[in-house]
Amino acid sequence: MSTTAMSDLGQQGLLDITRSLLQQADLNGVAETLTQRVKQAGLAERAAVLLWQPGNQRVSYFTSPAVDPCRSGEETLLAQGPLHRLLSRPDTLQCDYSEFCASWSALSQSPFYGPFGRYAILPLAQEGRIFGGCEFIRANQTPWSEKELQRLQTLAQLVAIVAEQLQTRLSRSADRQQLRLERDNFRILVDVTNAVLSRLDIDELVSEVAKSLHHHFHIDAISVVLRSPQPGKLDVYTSHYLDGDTPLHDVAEVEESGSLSEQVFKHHQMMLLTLADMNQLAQGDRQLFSLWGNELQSICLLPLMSGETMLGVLKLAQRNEQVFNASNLRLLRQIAGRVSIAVDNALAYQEIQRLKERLADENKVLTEQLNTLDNEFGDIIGRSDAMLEVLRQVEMVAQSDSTVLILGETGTGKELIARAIHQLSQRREKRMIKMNCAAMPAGLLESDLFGHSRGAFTGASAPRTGRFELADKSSLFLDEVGDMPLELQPKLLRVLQEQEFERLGSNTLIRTDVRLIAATNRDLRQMVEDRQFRSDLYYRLNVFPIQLPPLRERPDDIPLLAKAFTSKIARRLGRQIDSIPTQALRTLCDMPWPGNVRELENVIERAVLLTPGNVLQLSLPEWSYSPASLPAEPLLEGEDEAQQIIRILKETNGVVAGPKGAAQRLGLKRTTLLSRMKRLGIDKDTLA
Ligand SMILES: Nc1ncnc2c1ncn2[C@@H]1O[C@H](COP(=O)(O)OP(=O)(O)OP(=O)(O)O)[C@@H](O)[C@H]1O
Repeated sequence: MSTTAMSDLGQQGLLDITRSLLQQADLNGVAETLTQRVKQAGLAERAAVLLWQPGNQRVSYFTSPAVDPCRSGEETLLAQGPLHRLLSRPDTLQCDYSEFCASWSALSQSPFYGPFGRYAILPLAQEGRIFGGCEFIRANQTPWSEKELQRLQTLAQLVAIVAEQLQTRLSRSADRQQLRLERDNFRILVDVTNAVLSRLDIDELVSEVAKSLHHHFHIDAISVVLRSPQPGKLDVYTSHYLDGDTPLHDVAEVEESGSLSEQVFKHHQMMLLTLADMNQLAQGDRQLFSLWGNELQSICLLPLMSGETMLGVLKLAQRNEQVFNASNLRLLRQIAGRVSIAVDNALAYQEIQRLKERLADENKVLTEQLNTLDNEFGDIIGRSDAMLEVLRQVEMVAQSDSTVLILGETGTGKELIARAIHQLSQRREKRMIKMNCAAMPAGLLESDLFGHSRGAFTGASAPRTGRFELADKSSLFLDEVGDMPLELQPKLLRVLQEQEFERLGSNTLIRTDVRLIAATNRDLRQMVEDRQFRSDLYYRLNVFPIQLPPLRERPDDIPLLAKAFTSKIARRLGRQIDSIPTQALRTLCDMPWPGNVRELENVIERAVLLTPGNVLQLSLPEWSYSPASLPAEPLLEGEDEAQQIIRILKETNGVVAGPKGAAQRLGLKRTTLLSRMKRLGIDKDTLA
């Protein structure tokens, strides 16, 4: 070793070295300065600084000229090298080339360690913690003397201080850079979020996303890909920044099959690809970028997810592939998260709009239906509470297939209600079939209801379709069901329960889908008690009873009905009647109306016919009768009350009300007579 070289590491030399080491910007510079100095001092030909990376068990290597151990993949090899031994035994380690090769044969193959004479590595430590090593390589094989080793140790201590300082400085600056990057990214994220979150229209949303992405990343073509309502198709909304900042917007529908987006939809993973040639893309993708010729170099596809649901794909294409670096991709992923929320919102909004429109349509249809309903109800006049309650029940039951039993006195509008139920039901497309059970003898009624085969009975020369068959998929209105003969009742019950029956004279079962609406003015419950009506049929019919109030219990409806009948009848008769005197209306409201609405209608018709002018006149003598004003007929000898009522009813042909009715002759109010008849079990309809 030369004296100059030795003096280089004297007091002054040390100061110089320290100064020049401290001036270095990085550890490669430190390694270079160190190499120069040890060379000058004749201590070694090469020096290197090794730093232990405890986090990932690797070693960073700094030497001159600089090599990148990351690139050659030697960081891990180095971690198994001499520094590793130093960590467990922090003494200077020195050896010759053959010993080195024997201990670290893999490492000896690396470009760092060509054949050399002598090798030494000294620990770099701070406060007792070894964080690296300082390596010296000598071309000749002469071992370092004790003194030389002391100098190397001094150098290593200096390097440790400088390295520590540099590391702190570097990490501070890296932290600062990281912070700056994070702040910038955060700003971009906020910017994109603000731009997109309030957009509820997909077109607008994509334009805003594109504007932001183009502004911050200079991305050339930005698309949002969504599944089309058309199966197998994708809707692609794209902004192309061909020239400057004014984009060209484009919406296209492409095949999903074979497209890049299909992959993303399938795997929910980001895709990044470099394009050598546009022709490598599927037709749909090519078509989307046809504006660009072969200019686009890379495409990045990011899944747009809402939780586990795949909403679409954010597709970015770029002429310059640099943009999709790791740091940008990280940010773009976060941006895709924000865009997903916005897309989710926009889709939800679209769905709400669609539902709103559907609701509006449904509303329209419902209003139409309501109008029809009003028309159905239009025939039904009545705004009294009792009538409104009936209409409410009608509406409630109409849509179901339940059997309905309409109860009420004669002429209260039972058939009208039955028609309204049918009209409001799903079965309205088909005509309602009507059958009056009181209208024909039992035998005929049976064949009328269930049909018969040819020759089923004398005179059945041709087969006949019964009303139950005719009413298939429609409603059957059984009027006066209380008059259904007892022997027919089981058959009716069976068809109601099983929806199947046989024609008379046939064994073939016929299935039918009939909704039954029955009506009666008789007290079915009483009839059941009197064994005139089967209880099982009664309960089967009484699923949803609707009780029609008699007209006298809803006098509020009388003026309405009177006016409506007057104008309807006047129109029909080609008459002009403008008004009904208040007194006439009052009289009408005070009447007992045994025949209910039908009777009122008849009275009005008569009045219209007899009115000479255009003010309705109710001048019929029977209106002025007062039931109490006539003396009651006396009982005949030996006759009791029931017998008298039966006799008079027979004489009046069953007519109860009116000037010639039984009530008048008995000096009773009609209602009193009716309840008395009920009490005595007298049924005028069964009187021959
Ligand atoms: N609320 C009403 N509004 C308008 N017209 C009515 C109303 N109620 C009954 N009518 C009319 O009164 C007449 C009798 O009605 P409907 O035949 O429906 O009564 P019903 O109770 O079935 O009679 P019945 O007991 O004799 O079978 C019909 O002309 C009908 O149009």
